[in-house]
Amino acid sequence: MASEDVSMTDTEEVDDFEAGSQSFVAWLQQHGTVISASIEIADLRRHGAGRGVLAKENIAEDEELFAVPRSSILTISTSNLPAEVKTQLDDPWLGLIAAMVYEYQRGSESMWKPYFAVLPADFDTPMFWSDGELDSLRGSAVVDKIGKLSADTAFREQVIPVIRQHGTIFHADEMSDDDLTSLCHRMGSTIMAYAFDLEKPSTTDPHDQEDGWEEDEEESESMSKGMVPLADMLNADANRNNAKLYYEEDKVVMKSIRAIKCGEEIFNDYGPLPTADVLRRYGYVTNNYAQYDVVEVSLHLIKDVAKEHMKMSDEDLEHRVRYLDDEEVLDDSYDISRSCNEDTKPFSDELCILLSALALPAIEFENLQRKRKLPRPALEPSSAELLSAVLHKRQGLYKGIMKSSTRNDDTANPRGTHRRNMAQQVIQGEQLVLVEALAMLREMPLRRIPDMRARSRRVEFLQERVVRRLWYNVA
Ligand SMILES: C[S@@+](CC[C@H](N)C(=O)[O-])C[C@H]1O[C@@H](n2cnc3c(N)ncnc32)[C@H](O)[C@@H]1O
Repeated sequence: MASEDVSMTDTEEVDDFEAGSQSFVAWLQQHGTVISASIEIADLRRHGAGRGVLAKENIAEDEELFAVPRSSILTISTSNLPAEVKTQLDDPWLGLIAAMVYEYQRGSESMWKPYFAVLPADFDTPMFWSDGELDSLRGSAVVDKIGKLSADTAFREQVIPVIRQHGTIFHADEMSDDDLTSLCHRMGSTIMAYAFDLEKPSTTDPHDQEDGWEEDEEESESMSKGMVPLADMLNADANRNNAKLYYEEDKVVMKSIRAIKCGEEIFNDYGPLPTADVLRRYGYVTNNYAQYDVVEVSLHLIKDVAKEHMKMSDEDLEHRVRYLDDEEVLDDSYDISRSCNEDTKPFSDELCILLSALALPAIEFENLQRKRKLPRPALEPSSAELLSAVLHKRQGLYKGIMKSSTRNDDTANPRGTHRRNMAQQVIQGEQLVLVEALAMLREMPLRRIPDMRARSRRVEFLQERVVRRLWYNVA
């Protein structure tokens, strides 16, 4: 992980890594990128962060750090892919993958060659983990979001046929389908960790912009994507971001959004992502993302627990769930968030409505339904108790993992150990979400009880006073 104040060691030899950075900077400048003298690309491998950008001197808020002409951004439009091929690729994600495969395969003929030289060839994202490594993430909903199979299918059905049809243009005649699939995965994972959504609102005034979080993933799916050289050399660490990319007509400009001291790392903003999603998209974890951690609880699990806990018949359960579905308040899963996350409630309104609907006595549920009403989006003692049972059950899904991830069977494989450690951090973060949520639920009835307790303490006090008076009177 990158530290707050890191500087390059002068003694470090100019190795391939450094030479790659230098050629990259020379290439950027040749193609019109303007780089402030107050920043430098640094070698942060000893912090496990690859390349990063550091301040070489104190930087004021709102200072321009660099400006990249739009012509240097690698997109499907700027790539030299022939027009007839571009028209065959209308999905922004798959289109950029194909454009990158094309430019990469062109080698020195591609204007982006020095850029490819600093982009990663392998990844620590779970997409590339072995089954054993993935097992250490068991229990986290992230495992079902990796999407390797769906990516394989999209490459096989939508990208590789286009590459095959233009095999000579893509220099791919000699490549097997497996080789092409691997190359598509490499480019796809690079896009996932490096690309920017290019159709953001454009204003040059940082204060006019929203809070700077990236769009959510679904929204981002439909946006035009581009590889923005240099902007993508900035690392990120949750809310330590101190720079932001602004979109102008002919260029994109990275500016400081707060003062940055000499030696400090310049951080971009990857969004308020739970640790599990940082791992899935970027292949690293830091403690600072733990504040956004969530635990996903499936509707399926809630139904199972409700059936047992509320002693409901299948018919009654399905009847209530169907009603919520008809009223469009039903989800497939619900996120439980940290109490320290100021942007989200630990228990969403939709979750509270579902739990209340399941915990209501039959007669009350029927009354609501007759009036076409929904339960209040709040936890009552009965729904809180049901949620508590659900969360205990959810906790159980992690049980096996802690044992397997503490296995010490891969000391000879530092990469495997690193991946298992990252998995452990994800799992521990999610377990903390559950522990906090259960503690909150335990305190909930107590919040009602203080009134009762206060009342009973007052009753005791009054009784005592009466007794004392009686005593004094007697005395
Ligand atoms: C947009 S790139 C940033 C440049 C990258 N470090 C490089 O060397 O090319 C995103 C990748 O940088 C790494 N990264 C970003 N922020 C990091 C951090 N705080 N700690 C460790 N690695 C980080 C992860 O590998 C991530 O996939």
